[in-house]
Amino acid sequence: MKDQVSAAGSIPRRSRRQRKRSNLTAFSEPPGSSHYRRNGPCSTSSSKGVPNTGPIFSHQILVNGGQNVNPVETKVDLPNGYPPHNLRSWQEARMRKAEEADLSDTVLPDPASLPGLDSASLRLRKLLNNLKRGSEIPTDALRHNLEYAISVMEMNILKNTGSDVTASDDEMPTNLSPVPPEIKSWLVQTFSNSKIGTHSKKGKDRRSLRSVVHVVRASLFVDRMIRKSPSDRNNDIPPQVQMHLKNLDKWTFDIFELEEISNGNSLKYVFYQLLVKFELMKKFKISVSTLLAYCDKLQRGYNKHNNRYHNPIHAADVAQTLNILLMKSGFVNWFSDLEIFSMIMAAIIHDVEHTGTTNNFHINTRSPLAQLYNDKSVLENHHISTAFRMLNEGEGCDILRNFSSEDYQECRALMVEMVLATDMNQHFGQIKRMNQALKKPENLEKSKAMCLMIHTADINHPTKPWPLHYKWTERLVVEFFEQGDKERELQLQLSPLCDRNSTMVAQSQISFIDYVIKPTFNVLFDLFTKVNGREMRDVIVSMNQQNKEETQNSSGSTANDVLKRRFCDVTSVSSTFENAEQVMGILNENKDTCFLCMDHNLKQWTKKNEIEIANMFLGDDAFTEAAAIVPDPLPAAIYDPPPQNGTNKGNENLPKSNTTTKRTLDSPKKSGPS
Ligand SMILES: Nc1ncnc2c1ncn2[C@@H]1O[C@@H]2COP(=O)(O)O[C@H]2[C@H]1O
Ligand SMILES: [Zn+2]
Repeated sequence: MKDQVSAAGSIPRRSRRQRKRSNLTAFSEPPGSSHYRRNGPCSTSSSKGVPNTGPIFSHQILVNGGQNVNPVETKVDLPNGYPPHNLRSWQEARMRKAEEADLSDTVLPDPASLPGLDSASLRLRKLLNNLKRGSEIPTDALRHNLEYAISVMEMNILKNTGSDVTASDDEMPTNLSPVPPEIKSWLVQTFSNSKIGTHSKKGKDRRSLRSVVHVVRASLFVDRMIRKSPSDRNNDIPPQVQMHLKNLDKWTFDIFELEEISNGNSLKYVFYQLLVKFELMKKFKISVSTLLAYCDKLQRGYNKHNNRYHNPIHAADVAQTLNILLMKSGFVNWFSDLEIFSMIMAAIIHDVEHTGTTNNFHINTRSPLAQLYNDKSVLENHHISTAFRMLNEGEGCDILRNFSSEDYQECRALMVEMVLATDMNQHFGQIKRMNQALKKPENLEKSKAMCLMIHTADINHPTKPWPLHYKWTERLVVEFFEQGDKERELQLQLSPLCDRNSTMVAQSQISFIDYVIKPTFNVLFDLFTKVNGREMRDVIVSMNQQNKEETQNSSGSTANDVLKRRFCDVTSVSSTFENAEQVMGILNENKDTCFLCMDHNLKQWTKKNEIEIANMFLGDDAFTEAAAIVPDPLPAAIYDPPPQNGTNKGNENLPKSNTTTKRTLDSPKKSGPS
């Protein structure tokens, strides 16, 4: 019973009487309903473009799956009503058709497509007929056709088992069958760049950057990871804020509380604190007044549309999470100061002037921004462009003013790359490519690791303690529903998850965690583990050497060249990873906390999902009712992780930074909804 309901995904609200009269199956979407029309065959398929049931000789399949397909071979002549009553006559027709197959033909349909399946079966039939007749079959043709048939079968095995290995560049996971249609279409529309009914471009925009990494400076290693925040010596920060900022390196850091006690200035304090902590103000000669002026602009930009979710608190949260990822992975040692600065900047500015609506909304409403950016990563282009415009607007807010032109170019190129990679339609591709790169460490590109860290920080809240995650989700849902209201007003089709009358919030969160969050954090922790591990060490050292030699011979000043040089710029190289064990201890501790929270959150959503389903029949507002459930207590280990390898001990005894600040940060302006 539950399955039938959840398979419906999005359920129009009905009156109590209507609900009583209808049975559950009435909610399932028939072919031809809005889901099908909107999403094409993907939304109901167990694998890409291949529906589970029903006639499959549609034009769509041929267009979608049959690139370079000979039109004769694309016709799949299943008889009406197949199977079983006229199976024999159909097979006889196949026999005749098989005779027409040319075994020497080398241009064959995509083995993953239906025409491929058709062609392989005809070829096998023809081979068998020839064998039966004793006709000679050239060895080449025999081998070639058998190989083709095998590859067709293997592609079908992969499809049917939902394995994430495909011949195309499409990044969607293939095992979405348990996901309700509306949520499936949301996942497809939002997190992959595969447009329904079209092929994603292959090999598009692949940077030819050599992968690589700095070698760790061992003496700095753990020191940098557990460097104490200087807030306790900063008299210009209100004491309450200072106290709170002491927890900046904790997974359980409460950004909403900071927002409250800082009078709406969480973005400013987090930004400032991170720059001070990593000694970047000093390094890049950024004055406090310039930083404050820029922060004010950013905060105003974030508050322009009064968004419940995409506001300065979200930016502060992403920057704080990035800080944990840097600190707890040892990557803080792997990146140069400029790279760390670029990452913090990217996190801070990544959603500035967000309109509270999605890219698809911009595209569908043909908004000025969509026209300006030609429907490509509309918002992300706007964020990055706005952040640089604000820097250049004068009024003493250009924090990059004292950068050398090389540093400026490098920082800008990195920021652009990272912010564009927060476009969620890059998500599945990004995860897939990182997984592939991790199998071949020499292909690992440092900037891709940075992009993944920012992207992960951007979607971090399902891995935070329930009260935080729940607040974030509530805010996001409010924003989505407001978009839905606008769409209704404009008589547009409502985007997935945007219909306040039917969206199943808990179910969407379960799918989001299962299909988006878990794979993301898994690949991120894999990256951390691999780079810190012995396996990568040799690759890092040898590539570093190679890069060094290349640098000496290189010249040129394009942004790409600058990026290239960036990887080679290692002066003090030590290949000793003597603190590796300690680093891994810290890393694993945080990974445990992250997954503990995620599992706990999943459990809470599962409970709420049951209520949501019940509410569809009782007629109450699902989200509010579900919200009333008392959550399970958080596992104690989330707040008090058991020490591993004595890693936590060092926190108390670290050398203090000398950095001080002259200006007050405490401007009482309220800068965002909370
Ligand atoms: N809990 C969630 N459920 C659904 N979508 C989410 C959730 N958290 C983040 N997102 C989406 O992920 C996106 C990441 O980039 P943005 O911050 O621009 O906008 C975010 C939301 O659209
Ligand atoms: Zn964001």
